[in-house]
Amino acid sequence: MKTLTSYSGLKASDKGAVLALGNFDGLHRGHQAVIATAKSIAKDLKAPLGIGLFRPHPFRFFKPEAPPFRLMSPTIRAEIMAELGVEHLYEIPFTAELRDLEDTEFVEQVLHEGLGIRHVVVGEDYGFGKNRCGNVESLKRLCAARNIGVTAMPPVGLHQLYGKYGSTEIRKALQSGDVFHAHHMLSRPWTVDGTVQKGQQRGRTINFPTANLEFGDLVRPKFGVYCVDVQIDGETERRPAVANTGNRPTVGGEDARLEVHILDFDRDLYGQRITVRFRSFIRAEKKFESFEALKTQIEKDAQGARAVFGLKL
Ligand SMILES: Cc1cc2nc3c(=O)[nH]c(=O)nc-3n(C[C@H](O)[C@H](O)[C@H](O)COP(=O)(O)O)c2cc1C
Ligand SMILES: Nc1ncnc2c1ncn2[C@@H]1O[C@H](COP(=O)(O)OP(=O)(O)O)[C@@H](O)[C@H]1O
Repeated sequence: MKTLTSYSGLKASDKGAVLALGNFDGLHRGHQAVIATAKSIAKDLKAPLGIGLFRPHPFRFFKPEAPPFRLMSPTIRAEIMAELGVEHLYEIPFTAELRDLEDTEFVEQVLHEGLGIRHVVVGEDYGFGKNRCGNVESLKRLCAARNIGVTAMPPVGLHQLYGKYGSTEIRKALQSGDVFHAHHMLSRPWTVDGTVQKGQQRGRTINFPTANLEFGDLVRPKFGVYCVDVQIDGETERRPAVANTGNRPTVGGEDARLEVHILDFDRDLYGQRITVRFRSFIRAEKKFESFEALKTQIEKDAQGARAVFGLKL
């Protein structure tokens, strides 16, 4: 997959894609339906499959102070896009200039002149352009005049019981600790990756060393203890682990962190990239009377996780 970070001055070979257009945060089942449709049209037209998204995310552009909300890191997003067969990733810079383009100008300058796309696939509620003046109807009209095809997809989901698959729905599920529902909507466990950071090194004093990751701009899940699995960069094995997410009130922690204790494992991981997949929720984080009381609870949590993973108790 080739990543292009501008829509102007592209070579002819980088243009002419069938484009799935959106933010694609999470690459959930709804996004996958949009991408699969674009892929089949690309095959028919013998055109490359492209994704168009904005960087920064428009929500972050408009609300720089809003709490972290992303569902995945750009690294994992790129890995999954490549697996889905995406050939061109267009990261369109979301600037004040782009924000102010009318729908007609966006289609002309970005989609037609800039990317030279053949066809665009969006969700049927897609809005774009200055103050969201553009919608699927105007997109169809403006694209038809430029010989660009448009497909608008209805929302995908288990509508009767659970509603549609959506990034907002996944954030809500994670914030309530419902990692099963998030897993279903994403079609894979919710995953956090990053480089292992140094902490206060108290974990090892109670025989529970934890590899620490920062959440950065990722949404905070419900604070508490989870069964997770961990993949260390360069390895294929997924190691069973127990993790805490939160501020660590017992030790007066200030920032939300992800701390992972890998079961039956003893190796230095500082500075290594690890990928942590959330499997099930065990309990909410709480403030203990003493570090000793916390230690007793962590031992129970680890036993609970061992049972879930079918390891010797
Ligand atoms: C399985 C597990 C559960 C945890 N639960 C809590 C908790 O409920 N409340 C809390 O304040 N800290 C909790 N912690 C965080 C510990 O306070 C933290 O890991 C410990 O202070 C060591 O961190 P450090 O080595 O970075 O200092 C938990 C840690 C683990 C591994
Ligand atoms: N089973 C394990 N799970 C997680 N990290 C481990 C494990 N065994 C050793 N480590 C190493 O120990 C470090 C964590 O030790 P800890 O005392 O909690 O220090 P810190 O506060 O810096 O996280 C990890 O970053 C990793 O390098």
